[in-house]
Amino acid sequence: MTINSRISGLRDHTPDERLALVAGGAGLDATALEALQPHAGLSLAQADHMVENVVGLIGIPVGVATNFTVDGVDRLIPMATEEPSVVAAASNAARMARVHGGFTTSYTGDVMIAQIQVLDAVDPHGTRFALLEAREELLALANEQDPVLVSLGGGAFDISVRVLPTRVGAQIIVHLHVDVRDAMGANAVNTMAEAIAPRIAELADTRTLLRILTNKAELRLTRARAVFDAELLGGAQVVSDIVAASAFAEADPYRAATHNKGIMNGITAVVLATGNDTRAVESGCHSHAARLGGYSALSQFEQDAAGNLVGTLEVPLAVGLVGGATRAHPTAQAAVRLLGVETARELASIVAAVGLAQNLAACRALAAEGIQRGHMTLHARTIAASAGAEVDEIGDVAARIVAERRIRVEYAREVLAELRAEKTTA
Ligand SMILES: CC(C)(COP(=O)([O-])OP(=O)([O-])OC[C@H]1O[C@@H](n2cnc3c(N)ncnc32)[C@H](O)[C@@H]1OP(=O)([O-])[O-])[C@@H](O)C(=O)NCCC(=O)NCCSC(=O)C[C@@](C)(O)CC(=O)[O-]
Ligand SMILES: NC(=O)C1=CN([C@@H]2O[C@H](COP(=O)(O)OP(=O)(O)OC[C@H]3O[C@@H](n4cnc5c(N)ncnc54)[C@H](OP(=O)(O)O)[C@@H]3O)[C@@H](O)[C@H]2O)C=CC1
Repeated sequence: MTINSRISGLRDHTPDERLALVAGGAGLDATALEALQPHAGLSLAQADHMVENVVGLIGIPVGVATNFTVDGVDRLIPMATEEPSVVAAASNAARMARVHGGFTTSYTGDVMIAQIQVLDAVDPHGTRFALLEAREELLALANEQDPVLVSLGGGAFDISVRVLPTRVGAQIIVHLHVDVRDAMGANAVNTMAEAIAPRIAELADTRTLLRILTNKAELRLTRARAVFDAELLGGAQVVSDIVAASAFAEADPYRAATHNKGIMNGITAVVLATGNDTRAVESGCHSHAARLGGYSALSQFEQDAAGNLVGTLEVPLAVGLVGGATRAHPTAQAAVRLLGVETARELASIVAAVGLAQNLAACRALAAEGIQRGHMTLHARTIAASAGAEVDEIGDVAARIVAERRIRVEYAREVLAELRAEKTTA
């Protein structure tokens, strides 16, 4: 299936027309994406099997980002977000990278880590060595828990053991490294951790306490890189100003938090659209941002020899295609079909590319005209709706408050009242 992600002017169509255009661009039959439509998405009965005490559903818009090429393949990218300008910004940045081949990525593997906490060891260093000596036995015991994963080429393949000083004394922390293939992997590694803990307790001649994965998925890193065109960005001054903005985020945790929020605008939207665990990915990314001691930027921007802007982003991405809501939620399934991905690695590559694009779009706007022009222009529609405008009034109210540069709910209410009065007298 060949995808063409360059669908210019997608914004000028109705949602139904867009769905048909996007399906065509992805080489899919329109019915393959039907679950993206509200009437065909998650039913209350299905939701009732997903979480507890279900009383209803909440709708989140799904937009499609255009212009993306990731590792040489065009991708149309579903993004679930309530925030205006996010989808437009990602598409805009991808357009600026497209002329230089788009995004290229690398991946450290489908590896998740489970932690087993050992308490009250009399001789923590001797116990640590004893546990390491039992490596093969512990790995075999872990792998007995998930023959399916092992048959797919995955499974537990390593352990490491640390003595951790804490305020209640030394603890021993065992890490079990598991190749989880195309799963997010939480359930698989938690099952293994619980299964090997009793044997660890025996070997340590004491007791274990917590047995749970870590969301600091440092063995499941995705790296994305792209060259953004200097001319499309607005020229040499904008390029060097984005570099200065990036240096600010690397050096200052206050700025880094907002810079990384911009990255998560993109990452969380794709993670949510594909039914993956947004909290797991977010805690992983923020722990990675703090890996060097202080909290810092997850990305860097530099100028290359030709004067273009090079963006790089490294993030742990525990996302999967089997298990969790990805398989159970019909809309998530449609999102995966639209992406055309077959492995967790491909999905992670796209998620990282969107994070980098999102970050570049925000940094470019901030370093050039400021965030408000583009963002507030699109946000005006939300303001109009908050002011009470009906669906057929939102466009007119938004256009007027943007033209008059007074994008505020109070003013939108005034405009709405005027428009309604004009209609009544007409
Ligand atoms: C908003 C734009 C894109 C306008 O930018 P523009 O230059 O006015 O856009 P344009 O009309 O020239 O269109 C350029 C391309 O952008 C896309 N595009 C443009 N408009 C639309 C639209 N309505 N619907 C769909 N796509 C749109 C589209 O791809 C289009 O090309 P085409 O494919 O059509 O040939 C630009 O100003 C921008 O990128 N701004 C950044 C907005 C942003 O980052 N929003 C995130 C929310 S703010 C935040 O939460 C994070 C932050 C900022 O705090 C993070 C940080 O501090 O780092
Ligand atoms: N801290 C956290 O982040 C936590 C997250 N969670 C939740 O866990 C869920 C994800 O769990 P996860 O373990 O991914 O899902 P599942 O346990 O549902 O799916 C993984 C299982 O699917 C089977 N499988 C079939 N095909 C494949 C394949 N190609 N690659 C890998 N496995 C395959 C495997 O074996 P088999 O068929 O034998 O099962 C594997 O163990 C999410 O909903 C998340 O919210 C849960 C606890 C904590």
